[in-house]
Amino acid sequence: MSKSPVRVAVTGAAGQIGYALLFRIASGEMLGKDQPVILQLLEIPDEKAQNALKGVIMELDDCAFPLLAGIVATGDPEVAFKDADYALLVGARPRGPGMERKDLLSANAQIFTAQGKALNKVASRNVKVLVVGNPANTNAYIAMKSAPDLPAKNFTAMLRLDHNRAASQIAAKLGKPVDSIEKLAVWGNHSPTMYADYRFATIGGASVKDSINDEAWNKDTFLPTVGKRGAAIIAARGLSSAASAANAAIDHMRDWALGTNGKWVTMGVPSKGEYGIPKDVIFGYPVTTENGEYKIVEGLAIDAFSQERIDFTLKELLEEQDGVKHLL
Ligand SMILES: NC(=O)C1=CN([C@@H]2O[C@H](COP(=O)(O)OP(=O)(O)OC[C@H]3O[C@@H](n4cnc5c(N)ncnc54)[C@H](O)[C@@H]3O)[C@@H](O)[C@H]2O)C=CC1
Ligand SMILES: O=C([O-])CC(=O)C(=O)O
Repeated sequence: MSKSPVRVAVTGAAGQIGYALLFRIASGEMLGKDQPVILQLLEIPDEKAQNALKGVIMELDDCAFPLLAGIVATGDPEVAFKDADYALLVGARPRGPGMERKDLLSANAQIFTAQGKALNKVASRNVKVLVVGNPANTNAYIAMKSAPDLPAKNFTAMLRLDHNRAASQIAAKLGKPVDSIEKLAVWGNHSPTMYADYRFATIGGASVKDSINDEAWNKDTFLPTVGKRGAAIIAARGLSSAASAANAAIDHMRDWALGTNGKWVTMGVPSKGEYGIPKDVIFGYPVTTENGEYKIVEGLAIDAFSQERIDFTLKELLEEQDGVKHLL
């Protein structure tokens, strides 16, 4: 029997990431080739943005996607999030050259208070929320705190782009296929302080750490390359990453909805105290997923270097949280 459609809300739908994302959701790459979707698209209620959104919708129509069961376009979050099963919160200002993502907090934080409240009011009680807009972890924290009637575990932030970047660097270093990597983890904030950790990782079954066997490369090349990749793309393109960000959003939601079969992926999720991270901090953790639920991989040994990196990224997240406490 064919499945009934699910409602997928996407904010910032006429932006760069939106343009790289919507067509893939509508073609079934996110939720499966047998899952019809209704897209509920939010843009700011200004003529230019709404017009641009109309153009994107014309293109969606012109694809004649068999799985696209309906499209709603709106400037009102309560319309966009009505009964939403999935919500991808992309709409926010991107950074330009010379900025850090946390510099966007003052411009973007209020968006996530308003959208958290709207989700709280009208979304499905099981809505799965992914925050992409930067700074993603703290914006997810704001949305979660603004939606007290929804389970905290439904709010996640995107660290999958860091995870995919780390996997790609490791595969290139070792000259092996990227999909042969297992057990990679990225801890903490989606910022240059994130800690991409390959101590447990394997590639084609062999230990990545032993195969690389170069601590200086880890510290001086790998971590800075992954951490500063967003800035490198802005420097090269003049615009922040969009297709790779959309791809990571698809990966994050697909894995959350459909399961990873035991494979580790990275999600930014509210801590319940795992690895000493204070409750409710939205922290990048290695997780596995099954039946629509994620589970943090627990019991991993944390050595002195790793603890130092985890403490450093946590400190930044706590500072960001402190900077938005007046909004909550
Ligand atoms: N977490 C991650 O790994 C990544 C996050 N990002 C972030 O994603 C966000 C979006 O990036 P782009 O698509 O490149 O930006 P963009 O500027 O091309 O598009 C953003 C869109 O959001 C809309 N928007 C702004 N406020 C809104 C609101 N309150 N409600 C609905 N729509 C709203 C704008 O009108 C615009 O069309 C940025 O904050 C960027 O920094 C980008 C790459 C990776
Ligand atoms: O760097 C940026 O501002 C956009 C982003 O989050 C990324 O590419 O990781």
